Amino acid sequence: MTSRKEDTRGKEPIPDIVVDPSTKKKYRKGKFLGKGGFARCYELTDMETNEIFAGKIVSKSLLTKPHQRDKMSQEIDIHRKVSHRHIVGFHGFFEDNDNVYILLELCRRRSLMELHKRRRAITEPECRYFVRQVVLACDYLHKNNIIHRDLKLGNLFLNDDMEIKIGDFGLATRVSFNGERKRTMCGTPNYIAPEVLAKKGHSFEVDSWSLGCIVYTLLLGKPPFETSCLKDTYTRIKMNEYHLPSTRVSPSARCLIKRLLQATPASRPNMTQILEHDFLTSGFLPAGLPTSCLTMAPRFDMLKQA
Ligand SMILES: CC[C@@H]1C(=O)N(C)c2cnc(-c3ccc[nH]3)nc2N1C1CCCC1
Repeated sequence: MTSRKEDTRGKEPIPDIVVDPSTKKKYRKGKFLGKGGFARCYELTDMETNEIFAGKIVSKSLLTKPHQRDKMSQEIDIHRKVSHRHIVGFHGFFEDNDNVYILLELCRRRSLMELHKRRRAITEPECRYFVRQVVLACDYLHKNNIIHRDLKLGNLFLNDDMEIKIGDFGLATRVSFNGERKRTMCGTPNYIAPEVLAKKGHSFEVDSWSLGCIVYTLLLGKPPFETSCLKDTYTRIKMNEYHLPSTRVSPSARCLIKRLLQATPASRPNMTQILEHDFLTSGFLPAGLPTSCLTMAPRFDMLKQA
């Protein structure tokens, strides 16, 4: 495991022991986990219970403008109120003079991004296994009137049991009334939907679009609209230009990708419909995956078959 070096230039160093002023709980700062947006992320160990969390730590000196503070509070407000097996656990938040601290579920196998970088295209049973868990969590979010809006491999975390945990509610939003179309989004999602680029108002369907990009990337080994420059990528998204080879991808996977990447939002299946789609219902669904999948394709005849 490459040890990550933290870049502390221009920011107050984070103390080795942080205290939650309201609960007086003490947390020992551990391994640097990496950077996520404004945040410097570390393991934080509760010194009473020895439970280890993934600490998202944001220096207040970076939260100068009101809308940056509002974004941070909205992320916290949404994430703290959700609870689902396949959503990252939210274990609290507090602030001191220098930083805001968010305590999140530690996902020791990092995310599908690291798996993708190591494996490139994965097998259909593995894709079925991961995608089903993402859809179950997304169905829960949508039923609670929350749109995630930034579903991407790097936000699909993995715990030691190779279970998916959706994280990073930094772009998430609440739908206040039925039929509400969101007009704005502060920040750029990775798998951005055409209606967001066209500023035509968007809603839950953007998560179906992102899921289509995720299924495509997992099975084909690269994103559907990727080019060497962002402008060209956006043009291809607006033109709905992507290549879907007839080999290498099963008919049910092709069908699901084509339906999720429909230009018209209303033509995309919602999360409940995706759960009933052929790709997820017919085809071998592993009961679990070994951690060896992080580095090499599994041989399913060796795994206990459901
Ligand atoms: C804390 C931020 C983010 C995150 O949201 N979670 C849930 C997470 C969990 N475990 C981990 C983790 C455990 C072991 C390595 N990383 N990382 C998480 N991250 C990473 C940290 C750096 C970029 C995103």
